[in-house]
Amino acid sequence: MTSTADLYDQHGEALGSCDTQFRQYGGVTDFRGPAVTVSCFQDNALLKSILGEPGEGRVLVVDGGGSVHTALMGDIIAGLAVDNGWAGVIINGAVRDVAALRTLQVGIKALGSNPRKSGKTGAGTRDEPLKFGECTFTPGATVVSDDDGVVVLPL
Ligand SMILES: O=C([O-])CC(=O)C(=O)O
Repeated sequence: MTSTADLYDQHGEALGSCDTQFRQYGGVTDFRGPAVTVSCFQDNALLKSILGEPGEGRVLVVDGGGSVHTALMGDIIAGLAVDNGWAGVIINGAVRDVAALRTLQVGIKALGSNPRKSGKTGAGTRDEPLKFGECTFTPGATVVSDDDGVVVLPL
């Protein structure tokens, strides 16, 4: 896979590069795919239902508002991502079950971890552009993630 740094050198500022400092939690550190977006604050029912759909190599980008008060994904939901063929999940929020996440063959980035679970009401919105870390994640745009960061290719 072409690295995010090489992509930056190819595209310059036409490339979106996310300033948010994510940690790697998944068993796959380099991943890419078209973005699917969801915004949900301390509630993960919507995110769980999306990861229950066929992933087809896509990357789910989750804007949890930067909250690390509750975990938006643990090993069960991440297991859905693996089983359904998602390339990765990028969470502007927290995860839990960190030791188990490392064993899963999927990319997972998040801000941090918290054992506290999220609400299950289904609150949130999907398939809308997200903006965090001074980067816009447009649904369908290709997201590339590695140890250096997360970038979004120009559409
Ligand atoms: O139930 C939850 O909120 C998430 C979770 O722990 C899991 O995915 O395993």
